[in-house]
Amino acid sequence: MELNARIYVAGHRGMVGAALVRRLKQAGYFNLITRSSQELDLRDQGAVEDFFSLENPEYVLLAAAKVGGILANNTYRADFLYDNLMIQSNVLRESQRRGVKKLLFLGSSCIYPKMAPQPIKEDYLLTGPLEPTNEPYAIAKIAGLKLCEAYREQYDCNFITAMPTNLYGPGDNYHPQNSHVLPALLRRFAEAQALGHPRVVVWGTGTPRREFLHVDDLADACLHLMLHYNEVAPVNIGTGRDISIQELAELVTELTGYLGETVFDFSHPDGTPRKLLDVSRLHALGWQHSIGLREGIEAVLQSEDWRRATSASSLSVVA
Ligand SMILES: NC(=O)C1=CN([C@@H]2O[C@H](COP(=O)(O)OP(=O)(O)OC[C@H]3O[C@@H](n4cnc5c(N)ncnc54)[C@H](OP(=O)(O)O)[C@@H]3O)[C@@H](O)[C@H]2O)C=CC1
Ligand SMILES: C[C@H]1O[C@H](OP(=O)(O)OP(=O)(O)OC[C@H]2O[C@@H](n3cnc4c(=O)[nH]c(N)nc43)[C@H](O)[C@@H]2O)[C@@H](O)[C@@H](O)C1=O
Repeated sequence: MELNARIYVAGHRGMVGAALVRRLKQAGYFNLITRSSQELDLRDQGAVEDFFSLENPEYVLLAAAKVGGILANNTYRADFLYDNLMIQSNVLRESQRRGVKKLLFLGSSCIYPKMAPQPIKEDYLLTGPLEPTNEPYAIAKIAGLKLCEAYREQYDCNFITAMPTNLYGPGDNYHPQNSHVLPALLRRFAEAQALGHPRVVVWGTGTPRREFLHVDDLADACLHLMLHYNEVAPVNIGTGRDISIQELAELVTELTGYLGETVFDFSHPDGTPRKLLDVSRLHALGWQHSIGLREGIEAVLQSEDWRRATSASSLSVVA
């Protein structure tokens, strides 16, 4: 990928897309093509055709998607399936038709079976039933992965696929209901600390285990794959370490300085009991993460982004 290559980063206003833009610029790439969803709705096939014909990107990083935590996935089931199928189908088809040199598709660790052996190898795909709370999203992501595979087989397209674990970092979504667990807990515990709330509620039993990767590490791994990987097989992207939701709540309690009680609300679903990725394929390609979880959360809490994201709420008290 030459430094003057025309690179389309789809979803550049999102957490991952923004991190990809930062990383690419840092590496010296300057010909980046971006559009917000208002400027270009990727669900609209005609609009995507016009955009590709106008911009003619040589490389595509597909980080545009309908994304959310366990509750959003379970509530907006049709939107998670439809939007993601449309976005990825339009972008992949047009990338094939326009002769894009290489494309990176981002899936998710939720594509693997709910009860997959741990750590989860890429080969465990389609070996068992999915977790029901995010089945529509997972089905869309599996379809995206398979479409990349099929374009490679039929048309010789260099489309590669990466399966990131749960991510966090600058640009995260701090919505109280629709976000993922880490931003949700950061917000709830910081708010409780600032306002002197005696109790914080954490959803589920606290026993599920999750792996968390800083989005700057993810962006670095994506660039590494764009430069060094050209195979059909998906590549897991993670740290290879996990933590229970209870342990995560304890860490967030400590880092936000919250002094009250934590209670678990068993009426919320736990989702997948454990999602720890096997990252040996990624390590064999010469990449390892560099930002630890404690260090990554501390950086978030000290960032301008956290201050901005929380300044519109009562959290401004602690900003
Ligand atoms: N966050 C996580 O924990 C994980 C994320 N991933 C994957 O990484 C990718 C990016 O996720 P993340 O950055 O967290 O998500 P965000 O919600 O932060 O960003 C999603 C981006 O997609 C764009 N988008 C959504 N719908 C459309 C549309 N109809 N047309 C055009 N653009 C659209 C949005 O554009 P705009 O802002 O302009 O509206 C937004 O910039 C996704 O593929 C996701 O599945 C994988 C594993 C974990
Ligand atoms: C990235 C990944 O993200 C989603 O899967 P998930 O890993 O289950 O995501 P989550 O971060 O929302 O929850 C993790 C765990 O944490 C518990 N939990 C506690 N308290 C809160 C809380 O306040 N908010 C949330 N969201 N979860 C909470 C929650 O009950 C669950 O046990 C999928 O959308 C999937 O599609 C996907 O790709």
